[in-house]
Amino acid sequence: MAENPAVLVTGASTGIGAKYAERFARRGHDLVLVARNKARLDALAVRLRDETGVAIDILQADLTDPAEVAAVEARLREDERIGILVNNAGGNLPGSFLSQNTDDVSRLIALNTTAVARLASAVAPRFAAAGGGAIINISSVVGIAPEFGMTVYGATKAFVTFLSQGLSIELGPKGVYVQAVLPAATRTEIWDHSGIDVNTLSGVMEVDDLVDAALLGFDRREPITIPPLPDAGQWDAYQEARVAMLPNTRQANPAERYRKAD
Ligand SMILES: NC(=O)C1=CN([C@@H]2O[C@H](COP(=O)(O)OP(=O)(O)OC[C@H]3O[C@@H](n4cnc5c(N)ncnc54)[C@H](OP(=O)(O)O)[C@@H]3O)[C@@H](O)[C@H]2O)C=CC1
Ligand SMILES: CC(=O)[C@H](N)C(=O)O
Repeated sequence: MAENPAVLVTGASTGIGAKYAERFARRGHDLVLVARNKARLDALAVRLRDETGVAIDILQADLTDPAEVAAVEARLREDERIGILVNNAGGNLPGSFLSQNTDDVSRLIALNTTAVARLASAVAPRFAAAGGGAIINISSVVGIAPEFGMTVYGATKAFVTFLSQGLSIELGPKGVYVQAVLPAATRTEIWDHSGIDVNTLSGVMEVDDLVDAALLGFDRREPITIPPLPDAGQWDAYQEARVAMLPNTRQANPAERYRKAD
């Protein structure tokens, strides 16, 4: 694995993905930029080539389309220069579960979960064989908060966090670093597609601050990075409570409260 490998960023046409592309370009990494909007990708590539001199390829793909996601998978499998995958592309839906259209729900799940897992699956064997490489998965704090009322979106992000934690356990010993990033509200266009005016929210992070913090976590090889969380000990306590419960789930008999009263 090269010391400064190429980085493939999904959802690079705007928002968090575009900022990752910029930051990695400034670190001297060549890029492969993936999204649907080719005009935006072209404009970003022209600017970053000009400003940094790195080589940039563009892969136009709708990651909800199986044939188009397969083309990105092939690139990840075959292009040995790529040593970092940023699984960032994602979306949200406006409204409550009852108001959301079933096909839209299915498309959101395809983008936020299936594509993320497929791309990780495509690249992981090559990374593991090389004993290096990194996968950055952009999750969300909404994935631990069913109370926030974004049920399908949050469920997809719970998947991304779990996938990342599991991959970290499986691939870490093979030299592959896996990071889940859990932003909270960050000022990007996603809010326009979520039916929420971001200007009505408090505590909104700017995208530069979010990505710079996430990259500090990356440099420190954190498995989970939650840029807005002031006390990292709260996440650690949450994980410790979960892990402490696990041995108790292995029982031959149902718990006392589920036994029929005679
Ligand atoms: N902003 C926030 O508050 C938070 C965001 N996140 C997560 O961060 C990630 C990036 O979101 P953010 O930058 O905010 O959102 P934006 O809406 O600004 O950007 C989303 C990116 O994903 C791409 N994308 C969307 N649909 C598809 C598709 N079908 N195929 C390929 N690419 C697609 C878009 O490009 P194009 O339209 O050109 O295809 C765009 O580049 C997401 O996973 C999101 O869930 C997590 C927590 C908070
Ligand atoms: C709900 C959202 O759209 C937001 N991206 C978030 O994850 O907080």
